[in-house]
Amino acid sequence: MVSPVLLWHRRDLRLQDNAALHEAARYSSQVVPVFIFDRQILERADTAPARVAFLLEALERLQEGYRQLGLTLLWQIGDPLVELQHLAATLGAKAVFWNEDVEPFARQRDSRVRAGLAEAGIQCFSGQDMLLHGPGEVLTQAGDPYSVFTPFWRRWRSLPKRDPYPIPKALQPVPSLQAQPLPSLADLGFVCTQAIPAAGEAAAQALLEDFCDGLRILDYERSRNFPAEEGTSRLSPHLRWGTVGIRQVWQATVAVEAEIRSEEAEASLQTWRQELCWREFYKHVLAHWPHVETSSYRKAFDGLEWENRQDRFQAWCEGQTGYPIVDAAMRQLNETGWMHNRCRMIVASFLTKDLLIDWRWGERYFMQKLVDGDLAANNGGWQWSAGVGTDPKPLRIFNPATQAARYDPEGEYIRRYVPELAGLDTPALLLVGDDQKGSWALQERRACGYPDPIVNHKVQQQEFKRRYQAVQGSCSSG
Ligand SMILES: Cc1cc2nc3c(=O)[nH]c(=O)nc-3n(C[C@H](O)[C@H](O)[C@H](O)COP(=O)(O)OP(=O)(O)OC[C@H]3O[C@@H](n4cnc5c(N)ncnc54)[C@H](O)[C@@H]3O)c2cc1C
Repeated sequence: MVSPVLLWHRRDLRLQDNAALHEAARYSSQVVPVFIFDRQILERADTAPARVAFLLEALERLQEGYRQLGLTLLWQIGDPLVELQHLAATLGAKAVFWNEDVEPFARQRDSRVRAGLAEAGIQCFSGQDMLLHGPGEVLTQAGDPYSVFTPFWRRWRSLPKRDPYPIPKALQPVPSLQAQPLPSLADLGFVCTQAIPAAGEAAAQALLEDFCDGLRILDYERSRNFPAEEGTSRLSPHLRWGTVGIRQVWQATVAVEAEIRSEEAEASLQTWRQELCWREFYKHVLAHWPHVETSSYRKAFDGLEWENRQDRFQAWCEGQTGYPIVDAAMRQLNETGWMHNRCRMIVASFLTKDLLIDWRWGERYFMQKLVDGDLAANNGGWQWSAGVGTDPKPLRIFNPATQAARYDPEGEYIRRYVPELAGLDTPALLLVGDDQKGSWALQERRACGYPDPIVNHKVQQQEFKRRYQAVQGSCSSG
């Protein structure tokens, strides 16, 4: 008689290219997939309604996918150990499979679950699925983890990449199981007002095809910097929730190689692969140096003196800073749960270096809003922007006006998200207005009911440098 095994889905909400599903099916032809809504995660202050809404839709799609294979995706709300123990006992399952995560919370939970299940005589099998190369696989010659991106990238790209896992064939259902309708967002205690993207494997496949097969990837080097264009893949929520497998994404880039006819196209492909590598790099940083979850990678910078003015933070969150490119970006985040990478860098630099607000405030706000919010990528992006992370050249200060002129030269993005300014000429959108030269622009914006800049960029950047160098000085003298 076949004994069923449990497949515990977490951030791998797909059938294709799923390592744990593949392994579970090798062990038993009766695989029972389950998702557990963990109260500890749902109740966190930085759990975004947008992410929960995306999760629910992805689960619905996954339930449909399993139904087509004749299987039932179960779900429970509660503590994973309790729920898994209970289910295993009810079904007579002797093994549980899952794909590993690198976040400190997940790692602790998983060791607790593993120990608890072992006590009950249930075997656990878990492995690497989320990344092309897991922590421990990309090391220096001396066997240490990399703390700088460029050498990590060189090593990472030289390693052979696995092919995607096929969907297992001939899985048998457990006849007694029936699918329950998933809970609603309200049942889970959330309301989402953001217009989030479609979830599920089919939506991810469509994006991947559009970006890779449609060859948009070959213009990425140029188009990725312009927030008014659809220049990037938009795969981030799918990579975050695992509605697409990373091996499949890599394979799509390999297929594109045959189409390369120019150096620009080659550079674009490599740049996009480098973004996939940044995703892995930050996961490795979090796995090797888990202190980054709450402090700066370079710990001395926890001593950086922030001003942390609540009124300025509020203006930043609401997109009311008087800097149109910053406000457009924050409103894109608030309205859609996603923000263009160039703009993430601009608003993060602005919060830390112009408003002198602790990067952790911004990091938390992003997590509360982002549909793709991911601890490692978000934390890495914020530490990079604040100049306290792994970056070897950390003191970069973005000038919002220069950034807007270079990357939104026609003001198209600003007009889209700051509609009260839509009728103004482009120079009135792009000039800073905090000096003599820009004062007319400021008057025009004021007439539209738009706020004056809440700080003066030149003054603030000097102040930031002073504070930053005070920490650097104390490091070198200490
Ligand atoms: C302050 C700040 C916070 C960020 N927070 C997050 C976050 O919470 N979640 C998140 O997925 N990304 C985050 N990023 C990285 C990046 O902005 C997004 O991954 C990207 O904008 C997603 O859009 P896309 O899928 O179209 O990306 P593409 O340009 O098409 O890139 C492809 C994929 O590569 C990965 N990627 C790209 N850039 C980065 C990067 N710099 N770091 C890590 N991974 C990257 C993403 O998975 C992305 O989907 C952050 C960046 C900054 C500066």
